[in-house]
Amino acid sequence: MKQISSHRILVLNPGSTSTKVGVFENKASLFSKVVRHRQEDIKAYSNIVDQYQFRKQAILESLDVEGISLSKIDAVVGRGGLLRPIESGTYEISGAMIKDLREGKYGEHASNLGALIAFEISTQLNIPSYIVDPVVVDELMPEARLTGLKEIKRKSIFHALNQKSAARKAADEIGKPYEEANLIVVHLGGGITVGAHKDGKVADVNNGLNGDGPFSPERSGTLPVADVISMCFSGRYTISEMMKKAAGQGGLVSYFGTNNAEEVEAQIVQGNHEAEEVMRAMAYQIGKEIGARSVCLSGKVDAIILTGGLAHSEWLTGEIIKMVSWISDVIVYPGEDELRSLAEGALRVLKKEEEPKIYGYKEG
Ligand SMILES: Nc1ncnc2c1ncn2[C@@H]1O[C@H](COP(=O)(O)OP(=O)(O)O)[C@@H](O)[C@H]1O
Ligand SMILES: CCCC(=O)OP(=O)(O)O
Repeated sequence: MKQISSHRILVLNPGSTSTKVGVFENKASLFSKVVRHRQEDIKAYSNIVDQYQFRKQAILESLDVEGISLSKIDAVVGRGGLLRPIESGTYEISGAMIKDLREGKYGEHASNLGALIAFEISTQLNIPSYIVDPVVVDELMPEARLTGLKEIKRKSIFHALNQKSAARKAADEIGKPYEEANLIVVHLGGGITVGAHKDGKVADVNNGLNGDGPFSPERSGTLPVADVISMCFSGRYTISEMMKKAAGQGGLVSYFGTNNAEEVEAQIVQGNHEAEEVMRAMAYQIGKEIGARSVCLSGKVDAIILTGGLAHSEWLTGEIIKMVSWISDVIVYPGEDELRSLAEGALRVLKKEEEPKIYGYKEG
């Protein structure tokens, strides 16, 4: 095998409102781009796998415009999607993984496309492909798994990649090992997740996809369950329409038809009362969720971290900070560095510092 000390890595990060693409030479970013997707464009697809060509096109066009040739790439890494619950780490993209993602066996989210597109490109180029810290990383403590219905267990579905990396960065900043810090990390993206990080594990977090936690640019968040049951049996909606109300057509999309929080914030500045009321309610729900996580940590919170695309909004972070600053210091990391986290996860394996984990077939 060719001995290479330098690794050029193509990084793909499909999210609910954007597709992010980058190229790294070892740890140095050579190029990165965020392609934002309008709600009207995404709405045209009935399920996530149908967005495959649309997202792949966005990636290939971005590389083309930049004059980046795929032939120079040594590995591809994609954001990991809805698989069965697994531990944190870098995983080789496997046949079993591709099968589960194609079938949508564990649900639908844009991140499912990360491995699917990475796998196709890597197969054509005969190079390795990976995912890192997919959205199903599961470190929940036992009591966080139960609900008040025996048949329903809570699931760990969240922005694991950015939550873990933001938590490590904050732990570094406050001078504690991540494994000894008590942190609340809030990822404010197309979905919103609020995690309690205790002893290096995400002991509790809202399921950011399936109607749990604060509403977000495109998620309903927690809803009164009897009202949802009534809607389901009203005869007015199909199961697919109801699922989309929870993820895709919920939150800001439900009120304003857009997943773009910047647009809604601009409406507040122009004096739109409904825009202000809804954004305040979203901030309020986020604040309440942070309060709940502080209880998971018995009130011993080293820091609250606000991160993700919406953390660019000083209006929103200001509203949240007013509610929660009595709990602990609040650190704001606007945006995310998921492309770098993905590249570094792949690099550790390429440099043989770490063995890749294997996602195999499982019965049932
Ligand atoms: N400067 C900004 N001010 C307010 N909202 C922003 C800003 N930048 C991005 N956003 C919002 O952040 C959300 C997307 O966050 P991001 O973390 O990129 O999510 P995703 O990975 O789901 O696409 C969108 O609602 C977008 O409008
Ligand atoms: C499925 C949890 C992760 C998530 O919500 O990601 P986006 O914000 O990119 O939709």
